Amino acid sequence: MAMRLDLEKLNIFYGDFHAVQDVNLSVAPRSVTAFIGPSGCGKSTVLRTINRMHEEIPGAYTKGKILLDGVDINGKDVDPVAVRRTIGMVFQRPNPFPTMSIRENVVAGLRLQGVRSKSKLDEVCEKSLRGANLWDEVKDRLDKPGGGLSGGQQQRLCISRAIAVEPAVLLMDEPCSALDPISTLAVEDLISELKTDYTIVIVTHNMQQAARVSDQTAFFNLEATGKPGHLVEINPTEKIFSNPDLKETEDYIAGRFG
Ligand SMILES: Nc1ncnc2c1ncn2[C@@H]1O[C@H](COP(=O)(O)OP(=O)(O)OP(=O)(O)O)[C@@H](O)[C@H]1O
Repeated sequence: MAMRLDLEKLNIFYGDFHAVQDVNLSVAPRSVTAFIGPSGCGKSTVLRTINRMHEEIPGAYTKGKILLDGVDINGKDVDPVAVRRTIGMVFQRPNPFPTMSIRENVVAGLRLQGVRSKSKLDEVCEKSLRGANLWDEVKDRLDKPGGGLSGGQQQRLCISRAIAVEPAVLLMDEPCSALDPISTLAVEDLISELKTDYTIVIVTHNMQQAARVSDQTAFFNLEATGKPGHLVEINPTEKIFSNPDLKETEDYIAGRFG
């Protein structure tokens, strides 16, 4: 199920603005990769190209390749909707459908795919909520609205919704930035468990979080405002935080940046 991801000479544009330059990186199946770097260096932009959401912005386009198990996701015959089903995304702010029940939130993607069998939907609902460590907290109120959960529960509900369609890759854009420390730890534990089934890429501003949850870390930077962001260094997380190859990385990690 989990797949390998390769970005090859990826360049990303918003119209005339060259936002990200020449990114080459690989993400192994069943691993967590953290993207770190200062604001505006293009972390979220890279993430959004990986499930073809970037192209939804008028004038936005990419050059280079994004390969999923060797297949170009921007290939001529590839349907962007199929890509988004294979590569799921969890956003910064939990965004459940607030009036929809917890159960319906989880199975929304399956319903869109045309699954009608109640037993199948119930089975996936339970499995996905268990997978997101939320089942015990909500099993007695599956018919209550998703908007009635706490922020941390809502984010785990969104993770349940993302994994219900069994993606190969899970992209997470600062998934804990709106959560309190306890909920953050719950989501971090969950990320560590999910990597046994998924390939995960997470954008985070929190260095400790990158150090706690990821196997490899990619440090992005930009020379100046208006210049494109680029990948400075990618290495095993332990190395990035203890003995990075480049002084630029060390300075950022040590807070001596800018
Ligand atoms: N929709 C857009 N249209 C035009 N430019 C954009 C758009 N979204 C982002 N950008 C620009 O692309 C560059 C990279 O932005 P991006 O949000 O990817 O950075 P980031 O590293 O994720 O930042 P942050 O850590 O603050 O979230 C920035 O200069 C930003 O202003």
